[in-house]
Amino acid sequence: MITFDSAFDIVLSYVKPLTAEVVDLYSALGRVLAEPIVSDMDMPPFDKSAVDGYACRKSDMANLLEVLEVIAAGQVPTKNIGENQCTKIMTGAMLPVGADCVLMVEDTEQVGCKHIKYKSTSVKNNICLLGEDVREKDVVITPGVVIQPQHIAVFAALGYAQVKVFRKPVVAILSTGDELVEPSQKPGVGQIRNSNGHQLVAQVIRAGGIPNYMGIVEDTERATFDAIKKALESSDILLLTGGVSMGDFDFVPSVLIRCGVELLFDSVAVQPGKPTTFGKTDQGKLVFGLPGNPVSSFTQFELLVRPAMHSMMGGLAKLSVEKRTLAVDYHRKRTDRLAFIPIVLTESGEVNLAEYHGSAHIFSLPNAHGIMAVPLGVSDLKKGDKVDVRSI
Ligand SMILES: Nc1nc2c(c(=O)[nH]1)N[C@H]1C(S)=C(S)[C@@H](COP(=O)(O)OP(=O)(O)OC[C@H]3O[C@@H](n4cnc5c(N)ncnc54)[C@H](O)[C@@H]3O)O[C@H]1N2
Ligand code: MOO
Repeated sequence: MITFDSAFDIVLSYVKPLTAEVVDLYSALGRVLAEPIVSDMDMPPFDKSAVDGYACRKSDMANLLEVLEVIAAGQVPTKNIGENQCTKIMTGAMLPVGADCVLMVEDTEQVGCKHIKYKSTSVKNNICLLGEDVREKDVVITPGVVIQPQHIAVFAALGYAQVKVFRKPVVAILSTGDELVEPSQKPGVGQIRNSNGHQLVAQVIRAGGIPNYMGIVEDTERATFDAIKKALESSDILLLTGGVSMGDFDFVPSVLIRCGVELLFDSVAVQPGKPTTFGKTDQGKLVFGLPGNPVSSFTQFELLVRPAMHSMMGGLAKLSVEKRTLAVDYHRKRTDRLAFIPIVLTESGEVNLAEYHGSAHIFSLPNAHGIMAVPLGVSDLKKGDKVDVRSI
């Protein structure tokens, strides 16, 4: 049995970055940028007014000013500003030559039909200077960021109608177990519905991958062998659930070896998820044998598979962990595994334990806000202690 940290490092060490592809702006949302975004122009591209008002010379502010013309955003001024002159200007319009400030319209009064007077004494430029935000050829966004709407705005502003992003990993999903039937079926005696397979499909989508759900595999070596071979043909990652523990029909690890998968670990000091199995093929495809219990499968996907997917797509592998305050005492008997416990947050953001009966308790997670880590060797945590919480 290896520590969770070693398992994490092993998985990450076998991740190979995926190739990049060019997509349009909306399809780029949530993907990881694979090219530097370089500015093709100075921004702003000209000195522009930050307010609606009158552009003039600061030295003339206290004087009666003659209004030369009106400039809307998008128009080019035709008249230069001289002594005691001004131009009415709209927010975002190009500043006329000679002006070095803009008086806000509400701080001025009209004098006759051709002149204005500044009523205030405040001295502010109210000008956005050419290139003050970005210079031509500046690298504005570097590869590796997860693209959000605010990045799309920058792409659009700099003339990128398409951007290069990392390809999404194709993730094949196989559920093993003779006891399983699909959600549309009523389970017979001794059977249950396949929840893991569909949970994993949703987790893969949420993590930015393309799921390839390949159904339920019966618990025979032949069927498992054939299904693994087929699933490996068309995927970057293969996920299996069930069949990784000590039972007579738990032959996923041995069949993986027969399929040419090099197993790198098959037992991790983590709870839930002890029998989590990981290997790789000659072509660098990653294979995870996740435990059959639904909370184990969910948790190990979040802790190991999701970081691997993010890393493949050029993103950050480590998921964010928050330090939060425990609202209750916590005790456990065995301390030989790093434990992840479903938690609910109080209104003040403190950590309470969710109702949780163990890794088969599928109904615990939908009501939980996150999972709290209890380190290896630790049996007791006290109310007020700081704990690591991951959102789920
Ligand atoms: N003698 C031992 N027994 C077990 C050990 C052990 O160390 N020694 N480890 C336990 C732990 S921890 C876990 S976790 C489970 C994992 O076992 P498997 O991965 O082999 O999973 P199965 O035995 O196939 O199934 C376990 C459980 O989960 C249900 N299951 C399976 N697949 C699905 C699915 N797709 N959807 C919903 N539920 C599923 C299955 O019916 C079983 O109830 O092993 C312990 N045993
Ligand atoms: O490690 Mo198992 O996932 O506790 O039930």
